[in-house]
Amino acid sequence: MNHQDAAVSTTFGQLPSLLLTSPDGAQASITLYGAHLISWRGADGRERLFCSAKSALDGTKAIRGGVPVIFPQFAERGTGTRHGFARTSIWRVGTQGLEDGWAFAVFALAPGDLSAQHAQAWPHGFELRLRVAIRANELTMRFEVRNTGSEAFPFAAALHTYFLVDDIASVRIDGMETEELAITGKFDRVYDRVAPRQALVDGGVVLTLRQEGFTDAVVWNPGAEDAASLADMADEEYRRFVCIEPALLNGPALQPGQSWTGEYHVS
Ligand SMILES: O=P(O)(O)OC[C@H]1O[C@@H](O)[C@H](O)[C@@H](O)[C@@H]1O
Repeated sequence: MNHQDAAVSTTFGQLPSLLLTSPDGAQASITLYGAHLISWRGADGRERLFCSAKSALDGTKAIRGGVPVIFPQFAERGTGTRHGFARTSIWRVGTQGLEDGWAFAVFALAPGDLSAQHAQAWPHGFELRLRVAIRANELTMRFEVRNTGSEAFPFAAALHTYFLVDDIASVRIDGMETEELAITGKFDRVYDRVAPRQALVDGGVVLTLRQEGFTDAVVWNPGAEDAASLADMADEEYRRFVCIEPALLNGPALQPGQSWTGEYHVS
């Protein structure tokens, strides 16, 4: 396989995207809209990410599934766009190819890529980079925020990962709380200062989750009640995913010329 085969331009729904394929057969699709990892199959062929059958895939609305990139605001913790503008902006594709058996691609976003409305609402000099890499049954995402302006800015960031599960009722999460965590109904909890390693147990399937730089985490499932009110989610789909989101929610302001990096490793 040469470098060109490792990353192929294609479409996902109606969205321009990149299809990554590693030499050992792992695959990932990332839409330029949001630099949104929307599908990840390990070399074993198993899809790890949930995407709603009712999700918009035309750039009119944030994608319901995969890994939305949350920046510069988490949820409604601020006066800006809910969960920030990164998930609904069109990113540029940077370097891509193969490295030590990993297929990777880097995506970038800067003020010049934003809609006039977003650029006006968040008038800071910044550059975001998201590097997605896959190999075997492993995924690494590295998210970097750089302050290219002349004033410090505060920000929040998260990788809002929708893990595909067999049945939410049998999911267990280790490492988030002192006791093993089970999800029984609507669940929306923010964990400040989490242990950097967790496990997602879904029946016989176990995923190891490791975060660096991201000090916090969020676990979310809408349950039957809230799923019914989400226009872009079918009523029963809440059973098929859990969101485990490495996050930086209360980080210090980023000084001019400085950068912050968060990583998420799933295997
Ligand atoms: O519907 P959105 O904007 O994608 O948000 C989904 C959920 O995202 C989670 O991260 C939040 O903790 C929830 O409160 C929120 O409902």
